[in-house]
Amino acid sequence: MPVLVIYNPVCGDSNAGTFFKDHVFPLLHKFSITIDKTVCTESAGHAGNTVVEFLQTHEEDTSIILGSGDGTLHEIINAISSITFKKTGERVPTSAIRFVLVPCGTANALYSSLFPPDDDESPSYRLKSLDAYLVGSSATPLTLAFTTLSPSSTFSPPLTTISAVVTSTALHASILHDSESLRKEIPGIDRFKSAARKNITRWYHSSVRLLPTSIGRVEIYDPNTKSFIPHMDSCEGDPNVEMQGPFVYFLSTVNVDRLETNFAISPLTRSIPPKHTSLDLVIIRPNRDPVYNTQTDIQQRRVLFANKTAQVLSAAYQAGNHVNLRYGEDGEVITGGNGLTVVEYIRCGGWEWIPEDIDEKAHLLCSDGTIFNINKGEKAVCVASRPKENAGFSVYVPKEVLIQ
Ligand SMILES: Nc1ncnc2c1ncn2[C@@H]1O[C@H](COP(=O)(O)OP(=O)(O)OP(=O)(O)O)[C@@H](O)[C@H]1O
Repeated sequence: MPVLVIYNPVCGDSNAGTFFKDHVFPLLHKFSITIDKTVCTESAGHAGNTVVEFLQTHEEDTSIILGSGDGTLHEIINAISSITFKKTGERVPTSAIRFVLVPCGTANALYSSLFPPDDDESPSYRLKSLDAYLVGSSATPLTLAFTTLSPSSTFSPPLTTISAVVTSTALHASILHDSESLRKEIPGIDRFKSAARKNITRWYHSSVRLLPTSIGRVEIYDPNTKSFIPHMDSCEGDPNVEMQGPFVYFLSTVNVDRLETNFAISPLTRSIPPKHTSLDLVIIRPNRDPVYNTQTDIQQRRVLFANKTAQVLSAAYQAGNHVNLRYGEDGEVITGGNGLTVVEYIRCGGWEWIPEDIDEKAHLLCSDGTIFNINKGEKAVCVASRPKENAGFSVYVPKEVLIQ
């Protein structure tokens, strides 16, 4: 099987080159792995172009040893999916593309979800996917989320972006949008916290439609039974669920239970693994708060609600405990009781986000850290998809980590 090595020298704290020289290449040499091509990326887009060129000439199952964060992986998946393969004339690769992930980025959401960290900062923690590849382990397939943005005119085709980790709007998309400009100033994950503080009082106005999974239902997490149950608005004949805003948080994930080492925003992906092609969706809507209607001053309402959003996000850092938070009688955020859950934790086949024209920020969409703008009067439609057997993208993991 051909082997391609790619690393991004500027991702994370810019140490991918040194890490490959000190740890990755010596291991490949020790196991007598023949490398067909090595590329140290020189700019955004370079990794995607490299892989496309490589596959056009090889067109067989390929292993890519990738030293980067989630953004470069996203770039490669999208580059491959945007071409037509010369030999087969197909838009999707008919062969398998298997990644060895070497986490070198800022957040490394996919890697830290597949290999939950145990405070192990040693090089061996970062070599787990490579070890799996070297001992001939299998690769776990990636579910992908395809988001289509309606075209800006009838003459242009719709734009599709593919996420292997996260697709979001609302607060998370605003954070990613603003944090990019802080990358130089704050290279680590603190730039996300800084951008969160700037955006936390904002509400986003949009209509939402949740789409069923392949079993024909939208499901919601019930903390009483600690299981997913059919959403009360999703029935046989009419499985879609319509939702009105305002929204504070609207974020869906595939393949991951966390976006950073300790930020387990979709923890049920791990504790209750999905049985069908689906994505996990975390929603916060302030109108579920029992005191929502009691303050008349809208600005004051938003500031007060921001404290509750902050409590949810900080609970996500405590092993994903936000999924158990409820409102008390006076709107206080508590664990236990019978109040409405603060978070609506949904498992569904996809969603539609239809932002209100007047709300600029509700038009932002984040796909694995890349930011898109939804045109006025248009919508984003996100659908989960699983690869065909023996095709598509997968990641080498040891046997005990295999998702299926
Ligand atoms: N040599 C380069 N110079 C500038 N940008 C690059 C280069 N190589 C890749 N990139 C771009 O850098 C972006 C970020 O890379 P990546 O996601 O790998 O790291 P990160 O953002 O630090 O990590 P994470 O996504 O885990 O937070 C990607 O969108 C990629 O296109």
